[in-house]
Amino acid sequence: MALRAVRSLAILSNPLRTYSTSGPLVNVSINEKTGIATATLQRPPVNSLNLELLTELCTTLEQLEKNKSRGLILTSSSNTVFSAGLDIYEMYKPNMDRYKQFWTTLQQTWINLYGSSYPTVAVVNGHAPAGGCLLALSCEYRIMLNNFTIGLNETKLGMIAPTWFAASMRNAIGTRQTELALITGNLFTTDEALKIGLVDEVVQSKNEALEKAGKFFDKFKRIPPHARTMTKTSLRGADIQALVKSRNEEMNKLTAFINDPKLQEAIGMYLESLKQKQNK
Ligand SMILES: CCCC/C=C/CC(=O)SCCNC(=O)CCNC(=O)[C@H](O)C(C)(C)COP(=O)(O)OP(=O)(O)OC[C@H]1O[C@@H](n2cnc3c(N)ncnc32)[C@H](O)[C@@H]1OP(=O)(O)O
Repeated sequence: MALRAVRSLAILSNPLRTYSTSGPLVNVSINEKTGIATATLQRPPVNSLNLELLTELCTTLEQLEKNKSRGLILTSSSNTVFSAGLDIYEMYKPNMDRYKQFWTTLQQTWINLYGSSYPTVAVVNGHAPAGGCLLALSCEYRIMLNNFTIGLNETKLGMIAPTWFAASMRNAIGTRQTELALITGNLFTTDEALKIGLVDEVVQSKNEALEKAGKFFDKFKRIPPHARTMTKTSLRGADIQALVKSRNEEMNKLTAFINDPKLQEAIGMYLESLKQKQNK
């Protein structure tokens, strides 16, 4: 795995080549004509975000930044799930060293994606609960296929969405809608999500989504990149700085929280309910 990762990075760091690198969990291809990268999450069955997937995604984002990428489309190799959010097994009876690494990598992935200097589009081609919704919200533009659900449903699991999850949603749909969405843990249908501005466009197919994504990137052809980036930073920078300042404190609080026997019981029951669903 280490060898493959090194190969991917070597290819990514040569800006003149046609890129197509396949990490085991994130496939990255770069369109030679447009310079736009497509990162496809490929961890079946549901792209749940475990330490390995997050590490690969985080590294990909760092490389794109370093190589002054023209833009990123984030999508999924599944036809039904964009991402099921955090891998619940990372939070269930966790090994604390791994858990700390997992959470630190999640924080850094968000910082890299939410604060990227290049434009970002999420092609949400399946369900996007919790951490899946966070990834989509971290992009600048969301194009979602019909008949799926999206939202921050943490309260339904007995958990609390961290402040930076909430900030990402608040910046997209406003404080009132965010409060309602978070306290109820609501998962919105695609049409509901469009109505409240949680997604920007609804489409019928992934091809249509990719076409619309291209149109979004076209908007920046005549805009000086530094003006674009500085504007984005002026809108998102404070929330990113808030996490940078509090990341250790958050880690300490979460360490206590995750070891609460009541929470562990709730997570165990939730995992069981997911399995039961399959047996129906
Ligand atoms: C400490 C504070 C942190 C607070 C922040 C939390 C953020 C999070 O992201 S928590 C994770 C929340 N995620 C969810 O609630 C999603 C749960 N999953 C689903 O609702 C569905 O799986 C789906 C709608 C995404 C897809 O449904 P589908 O019918 O296609 O697949 P399933 O049969 O339900 O699942 C297949 C398989 O995958 C396992 N699985 C599903 N989600 C997760 C997950 N998030 N982590 C780990 N594993 C997951 C599911 O149990 C099935 O496994 P088995 O085949 O072994 O039964």
